[in-house]
Amino acid sequence: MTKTIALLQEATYEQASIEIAERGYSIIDGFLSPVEVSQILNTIHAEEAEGAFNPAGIGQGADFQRNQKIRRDEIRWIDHNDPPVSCLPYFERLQNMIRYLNRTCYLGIRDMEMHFAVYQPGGFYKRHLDVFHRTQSRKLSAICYLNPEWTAADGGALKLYLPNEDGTEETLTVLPEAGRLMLFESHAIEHEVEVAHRERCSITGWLKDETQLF
Ligand SMILES: O=C(O)CCC(=O)C(=O)O
Ligand SMILES: [Fe+2]
Repeated sequence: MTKTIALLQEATYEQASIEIAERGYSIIDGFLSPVEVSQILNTIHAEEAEGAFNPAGIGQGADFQRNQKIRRDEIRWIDHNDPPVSCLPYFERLQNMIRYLNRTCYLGIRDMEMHFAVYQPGGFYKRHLDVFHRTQSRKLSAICYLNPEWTAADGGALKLYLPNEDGTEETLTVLPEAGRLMLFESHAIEHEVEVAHRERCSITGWLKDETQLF
């Protein structure tokens, strides 16, 4: 990595760190280049063809029905210690960013969990929070979008519900544009994925402050 790129990255991470501390979220455009995005999409489509994806939030019987009313996307977990080659730039950059955030925000991030997510046309994920009540180890939700030339007409926007101090809330709509990294505090910000009208792909995951033992 040349010094100029390193400095540019440092400036980007500094901005993210300030935004997360001040308002709980940050959007980094161009986190992945168009070529990097298309290589990851090739991996996703090859793995899809092999049947490697599963409907998210699998339950049995009535439970599964209920899940399908809350979310309709397909996922495939990624071993972040041994990711597909096409994902190496993403994980390397993410590690650099985590090092920076740990130094500046004292987030204490020590682990992560990541999966590919594919929403087919009609896919959605209703309003929710990313932490489960039994474990609070998810600190930041990190979603990198992989959708070239996405427009508002394609649906599938991420909608964040941002709480105000006075109990009211504001909403922020984010399009899942290729190369964009979305970071937000997992325990604080409820969000939803609006119905997508075309295939919508991402690497979705969580930066965690401890390794989950069970
Ligand atoms: O893909 C997105 O924009 C958000 C996905 C999400 O909320 C989740 O997987 O928990
Ligand atoms: Fe979520």
